[in-house]
Amino acid sequence: MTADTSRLPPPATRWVIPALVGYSFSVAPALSTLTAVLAVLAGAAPVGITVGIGELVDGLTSAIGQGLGTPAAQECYRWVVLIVVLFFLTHVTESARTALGQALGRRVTGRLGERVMMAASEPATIGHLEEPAYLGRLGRARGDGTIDMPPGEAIFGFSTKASLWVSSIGSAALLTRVTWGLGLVVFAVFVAIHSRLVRNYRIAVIETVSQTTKLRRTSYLRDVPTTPGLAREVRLFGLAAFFRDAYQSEWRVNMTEVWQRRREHRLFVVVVVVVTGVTVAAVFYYLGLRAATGGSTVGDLALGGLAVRALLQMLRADEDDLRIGFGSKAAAEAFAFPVEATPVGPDTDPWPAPVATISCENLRFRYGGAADEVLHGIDLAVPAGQSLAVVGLNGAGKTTLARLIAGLDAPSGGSVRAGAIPIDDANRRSWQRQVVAVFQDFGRYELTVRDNIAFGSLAHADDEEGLRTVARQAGLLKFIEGLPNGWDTVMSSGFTGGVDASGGEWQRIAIARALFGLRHGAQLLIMDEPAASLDARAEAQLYDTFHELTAGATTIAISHRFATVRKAERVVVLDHGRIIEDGTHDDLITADGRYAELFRLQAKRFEEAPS
Ligand SMILES: Nc1ncnc2c1ncn2[C@@H]1O[C@H](COP(=O)(O)OP(=O)(O)OP(=O)(O)O)[C@@H](O)[C@H]1O
Repeated sequence: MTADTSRLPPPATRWVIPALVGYSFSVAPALSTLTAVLAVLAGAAPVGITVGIGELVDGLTSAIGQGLGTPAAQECYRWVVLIVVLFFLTHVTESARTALGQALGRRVTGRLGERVMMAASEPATIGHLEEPAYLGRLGRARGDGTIDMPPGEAIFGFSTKASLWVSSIGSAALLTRVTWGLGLVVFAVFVAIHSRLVRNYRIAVIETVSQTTKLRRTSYLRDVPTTPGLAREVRLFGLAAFFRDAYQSEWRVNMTEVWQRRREHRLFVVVVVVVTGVTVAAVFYYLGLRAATGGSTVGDLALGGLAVRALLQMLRADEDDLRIGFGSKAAAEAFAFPVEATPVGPDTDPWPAPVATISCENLRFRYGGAADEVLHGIDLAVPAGQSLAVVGLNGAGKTTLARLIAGLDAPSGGSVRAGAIPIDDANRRSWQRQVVAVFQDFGRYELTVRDNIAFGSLAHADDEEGLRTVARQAGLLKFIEGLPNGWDTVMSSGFTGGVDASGGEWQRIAIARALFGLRHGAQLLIMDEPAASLDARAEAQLYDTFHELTAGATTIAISHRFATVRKAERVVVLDHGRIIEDGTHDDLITADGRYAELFRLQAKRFEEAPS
């Protein structure tokens, strides 16, 4: 729903780095402090080396005149020792800073990832997870894209650049000591070039590449031929070339602007090289002239040269700028997700009373962004314990109705009531705990089979007897007992010791999960084509024992199979979002309307089928 997305404020793109630094200190104070100290040390040590070399050169000039063993020579030894120590310190601090900066980045990424995950799973409705805009922002917050840069990369890149700035400012200060005017001018020119260079570089690479919505589609096209499930059809229908071409042409369209920016950037780099070359030549000429005319010492000349060399490091846009650019974009998106979202567990407030009737009153619904309503004023009352079948042609709105009754979407108009209580945002979660469902696209969790079934009522996951009972009822017990690790087998061959289940086995798992929920107090069972993947015998068994299995619970089954539909106590026919028939199977056959027509059509097909 649009309302869900609009709950997300736009990303605050200004001051992201200070916000990220603040966040790092709040989630990992010790690691952040240590990284900051090391960044400063790693930047300051090279400045110390420059000072040392300048002093050493001057010292040597005097020592050469005075000879070995003189105080001037000893002074030189001291400078040599200092320089060597600082070389080691530079190396050690830089290595440590890199390791800790990366660890800090991972910590920040992890914590922000949790925040985003919690926020995205916090709304009790699910419409936001079907919106391209919301999904795009979710992807950007995680750093998905051609260049995979999650938020923590920015903090690592920033620690590297912070070192660079410490050494640049230190070097500029040294140059200022030799000749203050020149030092300031060179520093100012380099800062200006640096910021322009980085800006250009980021625009060239980042602004245009981080268009996640477009990229999601491009990546989708690229991944289809290797996606399990789709790969089969790609081979059978010979679609590989189609997807390659579609991927290439979309990629080209998306990248045209990027390539244009990159050309401009290259041109700018040429200008930078020329301006830098002229500036550096002018500096050396000036320093050389001063040394030659006695205005400064040879040591000053060496010191100035080394300082300029250090400052030249600024004139580079590199992967750390990418890290800062992409990472801070991801961070800005991640910060937009609410911080107070908490994970929702199974223990919400219980529904206040047993529900005598579940009813829809003038229920209307429109999917976010869609022009037309899918449901146009449904009125329906389902008494507790009734088994209701909902039938209708494809797209009639059956699944949508089930989603609304389960409280997964908020109606656009009218209401769903459980007993006398309308389901709304205040009690939605509590109602959801009363509902178990086997949707068409039920969850296939790549976890143990035990988890897969216990998810029906997580609070009772230790009910071994219950797990066995529902597994038996769903016809799964033998299958589970034959698994390599029994109940603890992971349901995916992608994990060591894991196995893949067939479509029908997965469906039985989903049914067992729902039965486990019913066993532990759920009041409503929704089944959307629950037998679609079951073989004929399993389907017959399921429906023959249905009443026994669902023992007193209200059930709503959506099905196109009339052999099963006729077993329901009551049938409603949905057509273009409206209920057009409502009654028992016999009533509707007698009425000779749409239901009777569809029923006869299906029965005829079976009669005509060769035996
Ligand atoms: N997430 C969605 N976003 C936008 N439109 C949707 C979404 N899901 C379904 N629709 C549209 O709503 C209409 C009703 O879909 P629904 O899935 O409720 O029909 P159905 O009766 O269950 O169909 P089927 O028998 O094919 O499962 C369809 O026109 C469908 O295109």
